[in-house]
Amino acid sequence: MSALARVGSIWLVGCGNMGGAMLRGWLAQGLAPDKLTVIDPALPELPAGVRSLNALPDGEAGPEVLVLAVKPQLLGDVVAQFRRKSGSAPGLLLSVLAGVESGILKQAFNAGATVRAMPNLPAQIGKGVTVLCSEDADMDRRQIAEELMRVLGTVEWIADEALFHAVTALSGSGPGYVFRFIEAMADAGRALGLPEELASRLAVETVSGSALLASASDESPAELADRVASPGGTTREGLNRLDAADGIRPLIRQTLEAAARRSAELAAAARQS
Ligand SMILES: NC(=O)C1=CN([C@@H]2O[C@H](COP(=O)(O)OP(=O)(O)OC[C@H]3O[C@@H](n4cnc5c(N)ncnc54)[C@H](O)[C@@H]3O)[C@@H](O)[C@H]2O)C=CC1
Ligand SMILES: O=C(O)[C@@H]1CCC=N1
Repeated sequence: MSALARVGSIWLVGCGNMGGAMLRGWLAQGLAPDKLTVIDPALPELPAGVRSLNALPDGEAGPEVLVLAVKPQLLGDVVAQFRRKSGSAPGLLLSVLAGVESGILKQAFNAGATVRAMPNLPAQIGKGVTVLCSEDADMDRRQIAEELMRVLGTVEWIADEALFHAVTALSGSGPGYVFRFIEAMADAGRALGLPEELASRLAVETVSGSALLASASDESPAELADRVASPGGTTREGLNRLDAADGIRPLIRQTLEAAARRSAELAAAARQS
């Protein structure tokens, strides 16, 4: 029996983009809906059997697993509610909040164990990647956290929580950059005369196929790029522009640095609140 199957109650606090993806993934994997309570003031439409609340329940014992998926700036509201209303600490706290460190979460919820997770949006189709980190979870709770996130795609554990800023900047925020890249490719194709919808389809399929190939191939992305670029051909000309001193590498580096900086700012704000 999986560790997750033994869990009796899971509360999901915040059911938007990421919380909603997690909920759908758990149910698709066969998690019993009657184990799940969703707490979200927006009262999103939920699959049958899942308990829906617009606030944490009054005087009810805390769940075995509490999953936090609200915006980091709302953590204070959730903590205040939890302290006011809930009878006991959760056995496991799993948080996907960007920037909020486990020390803060531990202090706030006094959970049996705390696991930080950084998933990403392709989780909505089971193709995400989630990074997990915990200082205090035993094997059983690590297993529960891993099973909860594995339905969303692949899972990686890291030992050093300080790396979460970099992880958030790369894989957490990364889909946003890739979507922007797709948009820019389509815009550039349109500027060269392609019809709008054709340019969009070509851009999406090119990025999707290339990512699948990079994932399936033994060759590095650099080697694969060389396979596309015939000597004296069109791709080399394009790559020369991307590889210029003011090309894609410094831009992407600055992009990740900006996101990592923001993650550190969110962490500092959570420490002060
Ligand atoms: N969207 C993404 O790609 C990723 C998001 N995250 C993290 O996931 C968390 C949620 O982000 P999204 O799902 O994008 O945000 P979202 O805005 O789509 O969802 C947040 C949900 O929280 C609900 N909410 C607001 N106040 C609440 C309260 N007091 N109690 C319970 N629920 C409340 C809102 O109604 C909303 O449905 C953030 O902390 C973010 O850092 C992490 C990785 C990727
Ligand atoms: O933009 C954000 O803050 C969240 C964390 C990573 C992706 N979305």
